[in-house]
Amino acid sequence: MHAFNLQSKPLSLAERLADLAVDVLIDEADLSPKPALVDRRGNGAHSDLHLGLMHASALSLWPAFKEMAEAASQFGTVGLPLREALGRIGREGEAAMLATTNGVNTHRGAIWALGLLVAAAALEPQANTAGALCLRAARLALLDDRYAPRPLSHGAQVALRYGVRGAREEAQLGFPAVLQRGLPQLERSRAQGHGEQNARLDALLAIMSGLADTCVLYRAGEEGLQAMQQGAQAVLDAGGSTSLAGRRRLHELDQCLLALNASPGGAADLLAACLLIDRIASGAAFIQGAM
Ligand SMILES: CC(C)(COP(=O)(O)OP(=O)(O)OC[C@H]1O[C@@H](n2cnc3c(N)ncnc32)[C@H](O)[C@@H]1O)[C@@H](O)C(=O)NCCC(=O)NCCS
Ligand SMILES: Nc1ncnc2c1ncn2[C@@H]1O[C@H](COP(=O)(O)OP(=O)(O)OP(=O)(O)O)[C@@H](O)[C@H]1O
Repeated sequence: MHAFNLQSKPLSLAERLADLAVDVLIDEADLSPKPALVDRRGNGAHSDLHLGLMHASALSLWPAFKEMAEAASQFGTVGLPLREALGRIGREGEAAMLATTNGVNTHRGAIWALGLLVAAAALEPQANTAGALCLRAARLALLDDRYAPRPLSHGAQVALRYGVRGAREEAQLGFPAVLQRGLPQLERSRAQGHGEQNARLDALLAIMSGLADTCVLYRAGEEGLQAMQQGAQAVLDAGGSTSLAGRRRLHELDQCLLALNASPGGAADLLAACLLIDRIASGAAFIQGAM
């Protein structure tokens, strides 16, 4: 199994969904200039990450995303058997990621969010509006996987200290940061003719402006979180990433988050989720001969 589909036969729905999930991870990584995140310019606030590693990590996840979509088609309904299959495949995906990156966490949050979304998309391929897709993903996330290990992860430590539940809760609530902030901003910026890269940057900023990002809380506490949320809102208020004033604010935000070592990794994962939902809802999983 590999990430490159060079065969001429039509792709299955699961393969097409896996392609889309890997595509959005690569698009998220390449998008520049993202504040304090890995991008085409450099490694942001991460001493252990770089763009090539993010690409390799994204490609290593293709088999896991395909398997998650296949499991959804096979089980056919939201329930504990599917939830626990997804948990097992997600852990295998994480092992493949860590083997590829030599133990560096590049995409843990993304496996969770995108995994739920590809499974939700495969469950009812004909009913994938953004809202329906997120609701189905939330119903999966609300089920408790009895076999999930409970490590004292960075997210778990932040939950104990600040009372926020990060990636898990965001999915269980049906991705409000995407549905209420990221996606509407993406659509608004596109409609205003801002160009696709600027629209994606604006969507990231909209997500950052309200998210309790556990990566930021772990690294820089409440001061860092406030700097991220207020700084992102300031860019949007100044006209977003298309305007000169907005670009100046974006540069200030980058410098400020770098000084605080505060990288908004959770927001980056949710931008990838936003791009995936946008593509699935627009029917991209069903073109190019998918069956
Ligand atoms: C659910 C997860 C992300 C729990 O993570 P936890 O809260 O313990 O924190 P951890 O520090 O390990 O990872 C958090 C990740 O979430 C992202 N994140 C941070 N804050 C947020 C937020 N507010 N919203 C969304 N994502 C966020 C970060 O990028 C980070 O990579 C995951 O690690 C997990 O336990 N997965 C279970 C495996 C499984 O069932 N997989 C099924 C796949 S469908
Ligand atoms: N372009 C990106 N640049 C940096 N991080 C990203 C990017 N895209 C997504 N992320 C997410 O950010 C997370 C990395 O954040 P962070 O380094 O804080 O994680 P960690 O391994 O929990 O912490 P630490 O590196 O402090 O030990 C990854 O899990 C990944 O999901």
